[in-house]
Amino acid sequence: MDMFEQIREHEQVVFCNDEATGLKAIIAIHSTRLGPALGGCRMYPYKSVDDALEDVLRLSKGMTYKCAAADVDFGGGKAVIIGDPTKDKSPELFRAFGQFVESIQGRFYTGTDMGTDPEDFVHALKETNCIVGVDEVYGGSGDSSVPTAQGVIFGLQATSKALWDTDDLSGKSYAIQGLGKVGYKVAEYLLENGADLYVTDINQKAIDQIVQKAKEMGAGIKVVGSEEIYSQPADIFIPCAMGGIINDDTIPQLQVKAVVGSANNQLKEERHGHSLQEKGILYAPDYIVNAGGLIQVADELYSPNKERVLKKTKAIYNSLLNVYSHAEREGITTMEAANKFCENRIEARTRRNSFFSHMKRPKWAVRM
Ligand SMILES: NC(=O)C1=CN([C@@H]2O[C@H](COP(=O)(O)OP(=O)(O)OC[C@H]3O[C@@H](n4cnc5c(N)ncnc54)[C@H](O)[C@@H]3O)[C@@H](O)[C@H]2O)C=CC1
Ligand SMILES: O=C(O)CCC(=O)C(=O)O
Repeated sequence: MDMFEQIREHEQVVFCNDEATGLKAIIAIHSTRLGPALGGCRMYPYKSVDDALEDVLRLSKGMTYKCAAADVDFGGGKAVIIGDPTKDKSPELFRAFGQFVESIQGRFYTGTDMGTDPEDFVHALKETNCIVGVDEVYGGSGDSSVPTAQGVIFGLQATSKALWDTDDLSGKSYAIQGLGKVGYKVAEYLLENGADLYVTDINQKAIDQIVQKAKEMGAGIKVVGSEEIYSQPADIFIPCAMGGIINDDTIPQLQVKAVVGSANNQLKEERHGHSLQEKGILYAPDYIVNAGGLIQVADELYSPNKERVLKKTKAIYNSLLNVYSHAEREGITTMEAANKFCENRIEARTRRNSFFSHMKRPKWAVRM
């Protein structure tokens, strides 16, 4: 496909190559209509550059919607590093990445995502200030997976309210895919709150950790294989690993009543939202549920305040209930309802920005 055709919805795509450190990264800026682009950096051993490009384009577009839904004045962007996070990381590689981010001159801010940790970005921070989500001791707001996991829990409560008229998550069973930074925290919360779990991860260490935790608490947990997670007789499926996992192969296997998780881009294609609806499975649009991390890092760029972050993260509960009722009223999928809401908000915000604003005057024209 023609490259410009492929990136036609995006403002800018930057390929970053540094032979000395082995860095191969792509930064995609989908939209800066609401503000500078903001989105984490994923590290993954993509099979091809095409796969990496497709992922970063989809992820960055999702960030535009996520920013609009969470009502933060940032745009959509994302970065991917092609490499194995268990083998290919080095301080130099992240410093080189930081230099590339700096070269974009403030149009793109980034931090952790799947395969990267706050510590990685301490190296990048030596080269650019456009880094978010590092520990407080380095001037950041701390691990953004904490509010992301909180947001998933608010999303589970809202979904439980819609399905069973209660916020109480106890006494139900949940199938969790991925026990990393977000998935583990959600799993731990559910175990502590009297739920039964089916879990899977490709990392044995992550499994051992949650099984040990469940044992200590005498809670119910069953470990299943990567492919078996879809067919477990749980009440809710919680995807917290890769995207594209709701697809033609997995939908027929699902026995759950709802899908609520942190993974970005869970629906392989938009039509899979319809397939879930036809099967009577309630789908919580991913970018609404997993906005907690974004809310924290966006707040960090003003003046960080944990209470404000929690308040905005809590709003995920009502946003989701609104999306569910809007979708039901209009006879559309929950993803269509969420997209419509975000597109309207972006239009409204942009219209507002066309009014005269003192800030929009060129610096030289402002009388000091
Ligand atoms: N960390 C954050 O604050 C946010 C994360 N997300 C999304 O949530 C998802 C999880 O993110 P993190 O927990 O930060 O990533 P992570 O890298 O810490 O954890 C992902 C886990 O999934 C496992 N995994 C990978 N492939 C798997 C497979 N096929 N089957 C089962 N397990 C598999 C990994 O071994 C790892 O334990 C990603 O899609 C990410 O983009 C979205 C918003 C914010
Ligand atoms: O968590 C972050 O550091 C930024 C937000 C993000 O990338 C995401 O929500 O996917």
